[in-house]
Amino acid sequence: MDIYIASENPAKVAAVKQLFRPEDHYNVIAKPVSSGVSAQPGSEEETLKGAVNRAHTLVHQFGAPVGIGLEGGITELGGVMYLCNWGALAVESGAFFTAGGARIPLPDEVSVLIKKGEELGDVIDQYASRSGVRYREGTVGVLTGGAVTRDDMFAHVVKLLFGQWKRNL
Ligand SMILES: O=P(O)(O)OP(=O)(O)OP(=O)(O)OC[C@H]1O[C@@H](n2cnc3c(O)ncnc32)[C@H](O)[C@@H]1O
Ligand SMILES: [Mg+2]
Repeated sequence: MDIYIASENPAKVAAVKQLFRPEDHYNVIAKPVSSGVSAQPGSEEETLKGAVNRAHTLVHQFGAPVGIGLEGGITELGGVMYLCNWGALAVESGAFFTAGGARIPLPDEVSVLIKKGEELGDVIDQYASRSGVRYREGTVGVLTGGAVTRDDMFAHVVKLLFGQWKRNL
């Protein structure tokens, strides 16, 4: 069965491949599609919407039997800016599931720059003195010293989606 993931970001593709394995007859296909929300989603709601839009586009525009959308964003809780993450899984039958991922507070020096309009992906590279953090360990990897990486975090979201889908088959 073909499982589409709505991104070529290696961290997202790896998260899906962790669960959907060839030995279980799953074939993972990376197909980047638009999230339909801002490049830097600014709330839980907008981040969720990006994940849902991506999953729906795969199924309804690209004929995917199963489409998975994963989206990272930022949100404010109690005056603190957090990284947040959402996922959605859509099936051609019309069934559709969502699940949230980890949230972790952003350091003040990061959130100050985001409030000025910069993208987290760029700011976290400067903060960590690295390049391409979003394709590798992610912000969550930087802020946990590698204890939880972006693909691990999204793999948990994919598990939450997979479990709901299987239970409803
Ligand atoms: O190619 P796509 O799938 O779009 O992958 P992306 O890395 O751009 O990831 P998202 O669109 O899901 O994330 C939206 C923005 O939020 C930022 N972002 C979210 N999570 C991040 C993380 O863990 N590390 C670095 N940047 C992150 C980054 O600036 C993204 O442009
Ligand atoms: Mg993006």
